[in-house]
Amino acid sequence: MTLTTASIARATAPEALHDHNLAEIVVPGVRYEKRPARTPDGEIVPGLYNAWITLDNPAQYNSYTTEMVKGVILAFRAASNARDVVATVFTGAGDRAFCTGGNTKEYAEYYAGNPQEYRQYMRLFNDMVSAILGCDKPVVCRVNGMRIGGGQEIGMACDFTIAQDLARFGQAGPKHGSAPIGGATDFLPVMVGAEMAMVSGSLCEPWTAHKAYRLGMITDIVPALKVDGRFVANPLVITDRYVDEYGRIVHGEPKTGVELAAGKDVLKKGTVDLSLLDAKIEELCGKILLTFPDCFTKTIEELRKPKINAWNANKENSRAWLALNMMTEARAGFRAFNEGTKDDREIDFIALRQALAAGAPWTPELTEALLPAARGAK
Ligand SMILES: CC(C)(COP(=O)(O)OP(=O)(O)OC[C@H]1O[C@@H](n2cnc3c(N)ncnc32)[C@H](O)[C@@H]1OP(=O)(O)O)[C@@H](O)C(=O)NCCC(=O)NCCSC(=O)C1=CCCCC1=O
Repeated sequence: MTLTTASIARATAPEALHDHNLAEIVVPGVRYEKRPARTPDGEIVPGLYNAWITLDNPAQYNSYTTEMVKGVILAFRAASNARDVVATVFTGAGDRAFCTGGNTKEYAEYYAGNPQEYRQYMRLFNDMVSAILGCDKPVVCRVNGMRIGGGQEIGMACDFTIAQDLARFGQAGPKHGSAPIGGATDFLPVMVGAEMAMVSGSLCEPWTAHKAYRLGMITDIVPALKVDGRFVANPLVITDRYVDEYGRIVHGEPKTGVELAAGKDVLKKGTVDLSLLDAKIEELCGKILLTFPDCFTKTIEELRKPKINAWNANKENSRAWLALNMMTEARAGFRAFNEGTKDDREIDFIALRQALAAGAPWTPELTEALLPAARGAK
């Protein structure tokens, strides 16, 4: 009889395999599916898969609710344990957002003013980030749209990121009442250097996909806008020149003025098509397939260490600080976003700074006075 790897496996593998998962993943808002693995030539590989984990809350830009955080943890454990899974793809539903972080409605209506509840939530959030960083399979973030706030944090916890080029990347916390200490302050300096980490982490001005790519935050980008049947680069972003007349880098910066207006016209004419994104994801997973599994895993475990070490050093303190912050700035900021209108959903930062400069404590009245509803009543 000819010995093949398949016949050897049949003869030597245990008759029944143990299930190492903690629980079934039955959580609305999180999809877990195994899709056939493919070779770099696109051939389906029998018996091998990539695990796709999809945040499925597009009406709220795939922000994660408490229940969804639990689902993501279980999904990463499932992908990690699945013997037949080569790589994990982490993505969001639709083409608008990968994820815009914690669910601001839940933050404003449940957690605001309730630090002990938020502390429990943050245990789950921390476990979600750790589950990504500890996944036994390489994790590829498929950025189908904007990656903001905690969405950017769980995205940066992944090993690779491929983005469609209409996506934007950045933090929201310092504008909405939080600090990006759910991973961003740990990962950003490692990924883009201290100076650019400072800019991205603190100012809440999202970077374009081209800029994130240029600065080494993400692995690759693909065009997603199709105009008259042809893919074009994000028309809102400068991609046709590298420097301005003074030698400053402008590639990847948002267009302004007349150029921006023209870009918006192109955007309106086009449709979003994520087929190139999917092809790139399959290409990367195909490259991973053609490696030794244990050597690959050991390599990524070592390369994750700068991120993991920073994360582990800070995550418990961050959790405690964020819980207490739900009594003060988060309480005001997330309520302002939740209760305000699209044009007016931030607190009055100057009034807050002035009140604090005068020594005012954080009373419930101060919170109310900072909210959009109080405008005009000052
Ligand atoms: C800048 C935005 C991401 C996008 O703005 P814009 O393009 O103008 O779209 P919107 O009209 O605002 O959004 C479309 C609808 O989605 C809803 N939405 C968006 N994000 C969230 C969210 N995070 N939670 C709930 N709902 C969301 C939005 O309300 C719209 O709904 P509607 O019914 O009006 O159509 C902008 O949306 C934005 O800034 N979003 C909030 C970003 C944010 O603050 N995220 C939380 C950051 S903090 C965080 O994530 C943390 C993680 C763990 C550690 C601690 C922590 O703080």
